[in-house]
Amino acid sequence: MSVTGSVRSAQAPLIDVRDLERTFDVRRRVDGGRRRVRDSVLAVHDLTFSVQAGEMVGYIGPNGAGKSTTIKMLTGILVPTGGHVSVAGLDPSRDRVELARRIGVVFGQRSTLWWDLPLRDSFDLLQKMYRISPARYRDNLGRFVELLDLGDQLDTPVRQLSLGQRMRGDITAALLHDPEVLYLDEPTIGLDVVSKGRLREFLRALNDERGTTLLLTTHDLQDIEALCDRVIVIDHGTSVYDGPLAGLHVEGGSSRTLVVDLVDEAPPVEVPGATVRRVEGPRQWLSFPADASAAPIVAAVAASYDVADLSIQEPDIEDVIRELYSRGAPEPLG
Ligand SMILES: Nc1ncnc2c1ncn2[C@@H]1O[C@H](COP(=O)(O)OP(=O)(O)OP(=O)(O)O)[C@@H](O)[C@H]1O
Repeated sequence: MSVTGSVRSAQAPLIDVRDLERTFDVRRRVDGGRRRVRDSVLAVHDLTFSVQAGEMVGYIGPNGAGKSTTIKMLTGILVPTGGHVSVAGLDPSRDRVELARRIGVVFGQRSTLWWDLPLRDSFDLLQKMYRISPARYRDNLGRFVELLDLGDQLDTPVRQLSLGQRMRGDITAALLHDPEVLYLDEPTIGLDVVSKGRLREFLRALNDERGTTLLLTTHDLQDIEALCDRVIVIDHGTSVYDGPLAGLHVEGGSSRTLVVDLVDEAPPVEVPGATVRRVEGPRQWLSFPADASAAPIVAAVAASYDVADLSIQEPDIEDVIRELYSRGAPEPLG
């Protein structure tokens, strides 16, 4: 049974996904293309997670992992073939129209704006579609246009906008009706460094000021590092990690590196808890687990050797995630 937002308890998650499943029936050619057989693709399965109001969560995974399929089920575009999903207390596929007033969606590679209309006309149409009150519309439009620096583009047809301007237009369009949740799919794809930075700043401010919940799908890990305290990693249709970004290092079995510059060349340093990986003249690279403290290792090195300098290299998050993907979840059955 769906419960309206107003009577949901304060602790109830805004997004609640339990044992979610979606299969697709496909036809496949076999026997060198002579015969076609029906097959079933398990795009999402055994997927469970919840998101509290105000969280900013990164939803990441390799190509074909099931990210878009999940987002489509969260917006009601796709009906699950199993399990449970609710957003703002609503069943997305059944209460799709009502849910549309509570969520905003931005697909980086597809615009929801009207191609031949000036931005302003697209926004005016959205005001009518969502029945946004004139005062709220004026306030929101003024605020987003200022923050996203779109003032000079309001009278330009969407097809003449640059990718970055169009993306800012799409984000404004998705936010005019004050959604509680914003789903962003690859929002910074193709943007230059400055535009990326500006967009990330805007999303942080939106979350700070309005408490908008953000579910962010991206292949750009800097988006995640800049915005999300929590990350859900999906692979082969199911979650393989759900936790803080920092915890990925532990999960991915990654290590940190202590770079030691000795005063003189020496045989490989021997200290408990660290292993020498490389020696070049007086410089040695020692690796130790990412979740261990560097302090005792630094102290042990300094106590036994003449040290000129010490520094610590953090593991590369992209390597860690690559490692997680390569381990992945068990292959789905069927
Ligand atoms: N309409 C469909 N019909 C058949 N198979 C589909 C359909 N949509 C998705 N799939 C399959 O479901 C799986 C998950 O696809 P999905 O698009 O959700 O992945 P994704 O993580 O969003 O990938 P990407 O990062 O490439 O966008 C893939 O194997 C895909 O081929």
